[in-house]
Amino acid sequence: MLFRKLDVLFFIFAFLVDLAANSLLNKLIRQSLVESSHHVEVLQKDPSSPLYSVKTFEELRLKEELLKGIYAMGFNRPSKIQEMALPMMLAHPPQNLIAQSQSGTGKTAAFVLAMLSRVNALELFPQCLCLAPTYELALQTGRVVEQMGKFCVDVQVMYAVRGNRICRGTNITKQIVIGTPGTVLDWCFKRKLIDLTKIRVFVLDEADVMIDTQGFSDHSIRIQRALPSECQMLLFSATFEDCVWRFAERIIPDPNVIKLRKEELTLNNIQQYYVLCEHRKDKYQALCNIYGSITIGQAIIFCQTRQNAKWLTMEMIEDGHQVSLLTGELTVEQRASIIQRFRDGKEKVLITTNVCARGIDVKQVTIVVNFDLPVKQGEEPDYETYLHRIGRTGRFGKKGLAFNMIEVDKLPLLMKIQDHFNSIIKQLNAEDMDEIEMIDY
Ligand SMILES: Nc1ncnc2c1ncn2[C@@H]1O[C@H](COP(=O)(O)OP(=O)(O)OP(=O)(O)O)[C@@H](O)[C@H]1O
Repeated sequence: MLFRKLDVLFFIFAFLVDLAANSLLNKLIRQSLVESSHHVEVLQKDPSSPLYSVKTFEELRLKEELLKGIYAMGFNRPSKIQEMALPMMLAHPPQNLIAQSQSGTGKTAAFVLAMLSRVNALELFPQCLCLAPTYELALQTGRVVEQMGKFCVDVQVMYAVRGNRICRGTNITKQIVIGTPGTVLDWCFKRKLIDLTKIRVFVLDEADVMIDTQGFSDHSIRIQRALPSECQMLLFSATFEDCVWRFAERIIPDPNVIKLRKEELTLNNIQQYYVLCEHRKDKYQALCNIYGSITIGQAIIFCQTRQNAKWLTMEMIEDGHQVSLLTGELTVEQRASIIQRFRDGKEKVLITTNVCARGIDVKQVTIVVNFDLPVKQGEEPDYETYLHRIGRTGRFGKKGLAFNMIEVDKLPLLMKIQDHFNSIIKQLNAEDMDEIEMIDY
């Protein structure tokens, strides 16, 4: 009998402890949610923040169904780039625009709004064309169109990406086409599925790579040249090297320009660190120490080669971590499934190459690791890729951490990156767990 009573008491006690733990957990979760949305609101009122704006979406004179779509996505106010770019993009007659704004500040949302505003739902042929450098990014942008345009009945999106096979002679009735340059070129010129003379809005996302990288640029420029003179051309990126900017201004007739100053390129909400390491194994150990000491939302780890990415994946799996690997050699189906699983939080860590450096928007990513620094041929730092990679965290004002694993002989490259952006990359001792745990984010 006494045992029975003790059992019951123990059960009640365990239940209460459980309740208390749950309630504390819930409190913490709610608190961090409230804090982060409050934080964004504060940033949107701070004139020096890229999220600042004086206007509301109503004042931007958007169509009613678009306003509903925006509010359904949880957007309250436009960001700076949205506030500045939208009046130019929606003006009559249409105006061309080359625009730069930091990673994760709402460029995609801005040009998607422009496409959705210009489309005529009653005309059943492609009217807006958006080019993106990767399959993943094209799909992601298409999803934003679908979400934001959910109240624009009869407006539909078509994906011109590898793997989406459609027969010659098919009549494409969808009004917005999002694709990668190779497939779009094929659909326009070889298979004659898209009539470029009917395109009203042409968007080049990640415009600097699209006009400057071998392979992309031949295709993108050929498509751009075949567009009618009245077609509105919109170029967006977080980075534009000077020479690329000059080239863009030459190929785009009479453009409006929104350009950042160099000191505005990096975001204060992303704290950057580096860890000095001897060799690859050492980098891996440092990574494990950081991983073990910091509560990670989700993390993206960048390697410079597929080989390194594979090696790291094997090491982490052998040590019992649940990670996924995304590189360009996978089939499109595999790539789509991996990125979806990561978005759904099924894997906490994504190991990848530069294929995911740009544009990918997964809000829960709190940490970016450069397992290898991005370099150009000739062992120069690839400044633009560095900025895009770290911009996978700290989306729309959230806090983020970026860690660089640096072999001693690569330290000068990191210092060049630091000088280039005039930002602070602090050294971290990855063996000092206390130091790691003290990072405030
Ligand atoms: N006005 C807004 N209010 C709240 N959230 C927004 C707003 N605009 C965009 N967002 C959200 O912020 C995140 C980043 O936006 P988006 O992907 O458009 O940024 P980006 O500038 O295109 O980034 P990148 O340079 O990486 O391509 C997305 O999750 C998006 O839904």
